[in-house]
Amino acid sequence: MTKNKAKIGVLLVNLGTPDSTATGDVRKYLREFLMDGRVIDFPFIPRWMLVNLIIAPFRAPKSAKEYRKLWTDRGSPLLFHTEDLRDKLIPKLDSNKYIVEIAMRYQTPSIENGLKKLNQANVKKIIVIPLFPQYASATNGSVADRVMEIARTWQIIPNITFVNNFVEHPLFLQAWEELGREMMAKDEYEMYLFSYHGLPERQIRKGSVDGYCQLSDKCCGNYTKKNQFCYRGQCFHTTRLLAAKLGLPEEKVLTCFQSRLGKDPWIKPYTEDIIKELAEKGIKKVLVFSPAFVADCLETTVEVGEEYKEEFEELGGEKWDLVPSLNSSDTWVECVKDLVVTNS
Ligand SMILES: C=CC1=C(C)c2cc3[nH]c(cc4nc(cc5[nH]c(cc1n2)c(C)c5CCC(=O)O)C(CCC(=O)O)=C4C)c(C)c3C=C
Ligand SMILES: [Fe+2]
Ligand SMILES: [Fe+2]
Repeated sequence: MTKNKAKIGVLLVNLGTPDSTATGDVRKYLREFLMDGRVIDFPFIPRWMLVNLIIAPFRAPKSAKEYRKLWTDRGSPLLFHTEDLRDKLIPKLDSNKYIVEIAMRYQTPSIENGLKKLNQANVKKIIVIPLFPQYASATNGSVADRVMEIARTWQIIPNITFVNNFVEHPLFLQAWEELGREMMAKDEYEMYLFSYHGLPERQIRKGSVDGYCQLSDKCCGNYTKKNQFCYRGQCFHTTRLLAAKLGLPEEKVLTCFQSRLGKDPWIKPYTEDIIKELAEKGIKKVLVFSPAFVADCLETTVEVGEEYKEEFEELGGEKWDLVPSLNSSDTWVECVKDLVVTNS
């Protein structure tokens, strides 16, 4: 490749995080995030009322307290791990061929800025990699929406490719396997929990092809052409693939969904309910994977690593360990490199 040739732009996008733990910044973040019609999929006026009159005022101070538990000298883990991932990825790619930027769907650094930098570099193609292993309208769909909202204002729109999901990518699975094995070498566990971010059931039904997905074991329990984009189906599929790689017996593996917001039904089983069931059965030692996230964040470190742990221990559990996220592990960096190269 000669130096005059146009490059390929790569945009790695994660969810986003507040700029600081100040309640005002957390409120600003929650407002932007939850006013996204793909996240709270209500019509504008009810969504506006819910977010601005209920969630933002009441949740922001509580969330800010949680973010203070998470924050480090480098700020939010979600952001600095994404920066580290970029910094480890760049030297692995041909600098004459690729230019890499990171962005957050909400707050900073913005998708708008990332795309602006790629556009100014006159790239011939943009590969957008939403850093969400399983497809959901609320995440990958929203990233695609925002990218297109910006690109449609350009006179020239280069080729744009979106990575839809990467649950089956061998290096994604290997990266989790390595982290899991490291934990399993230190201790023995009676149960292995795979806790994914939840979603309102309604959002799964909206994406269901020919009404195929009824949120039952029959549909989400199998991964087929019909439910290839079903988030719940992809989560169960991820668990099956990881459990097989780790050699875990079926009866010791559970999939569950965390972080329910509001009163509407979210996809089940809820992690909170599973914790109670495990305690009732006298299970004492649990290892938890959170493979809907590729970086440590509020949902993993605080919710799973602290709050669920406390609940489990209060109910008589003795050991609740969380497998750290992929962050910028070598195998995960190789996985992202491969996603770039195979989509080029
Ligand atoms: C209706 C609300 C929400 C939907 C739908 C939703 C989907 C969803 N989110 C993630 C990943 C992350 N979410 C995070 C935080 C977070 N999520 C919601 C709500 C919904 N998420 C809220 C209100 C919050 C903020 C924290 C809180 O107040 O509880 C994070 C952590 C960000 C961080 O800064 O650390 C991630 C990551 C996925 C993958 C997903 C759909 C599959
Ligand atoms: Fe979320
Ligand atoms: Fe399904």
